[in-house]
Amino acid sequence: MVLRIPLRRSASFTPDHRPVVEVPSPATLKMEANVLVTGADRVGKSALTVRFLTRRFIGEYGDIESIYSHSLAVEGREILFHIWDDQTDENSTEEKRIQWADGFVLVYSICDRASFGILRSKVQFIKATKEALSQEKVPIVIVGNKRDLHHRRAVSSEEGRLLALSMDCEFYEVSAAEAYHGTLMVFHGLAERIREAKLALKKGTGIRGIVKTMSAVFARKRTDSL
Ligand SMILES: Nc1nc2c(ncn2[C@@H]2O[C@H](COP(=O)(O)OP(=O)(O)OP(=O)(O)O)[C@@H](O)[C@H]2O)c(=O)[nH]1
Repeated sequence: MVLRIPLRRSASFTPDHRPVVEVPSPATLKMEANVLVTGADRVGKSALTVRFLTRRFIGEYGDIESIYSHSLAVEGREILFHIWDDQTDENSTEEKRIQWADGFVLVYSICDRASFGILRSKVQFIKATKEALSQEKVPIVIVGNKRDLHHRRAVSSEEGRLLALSMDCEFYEVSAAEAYHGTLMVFHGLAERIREAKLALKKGTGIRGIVKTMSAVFARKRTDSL
């Protein structure tokens, strides 16, 4: 099943899993945020995405791919998320998907140590790609999913928290299967980080712009006086 929903629409699903598309009123929109949900295979990327979009856990997700949009009020501010549930896609490289995103949800399964093991290099790659675009603050949330399977736990909460702390990321442990609230907190937390990063970028551009203008004025004055 491949669901494709056009950008700038907010999506939810009918009980028989068909997408319902509704357009949010432009007057209420304050911020848009592109989010890439990524991580190893079978960790619950689609489960988290669909939980956030529909509040529901379906169980099996097939080939859900494409970008889904969903608006949410965070602290009185309406945020329109465009969420890319990361799959191998021959039409775009990982680098392109990183460039597109304003924020990242990096998912591992608490029962799968290998899925946790790849995260450090993934964070480093994302940061290096964004730094090449002069973006210093990169909003990243690390999510340990499948918390309900505690009898099969292979990664402790402490390890997840320490990794996030050492990489300047936010950390959550959730169960997409069990509850909506944890998933909601993930997107809330990310939205805050994206807002801060956008503000920092704006301020940086502002200062850089002033410095550029002043340099140009002084350069002109120097050539005039020669
Ligand atoms: N017990 C439990 N199972 C989960 C949870 N989240 C996802 N699953 C199951 O894990 C399997 C993989 O979930 P997906 O959401 O398809 O994972 P994915 O990372 O999108 O998978 P790929 O796109 O195939 O890499 C499915 O059988 C889900 O039902 C969870 O929180 N708890």
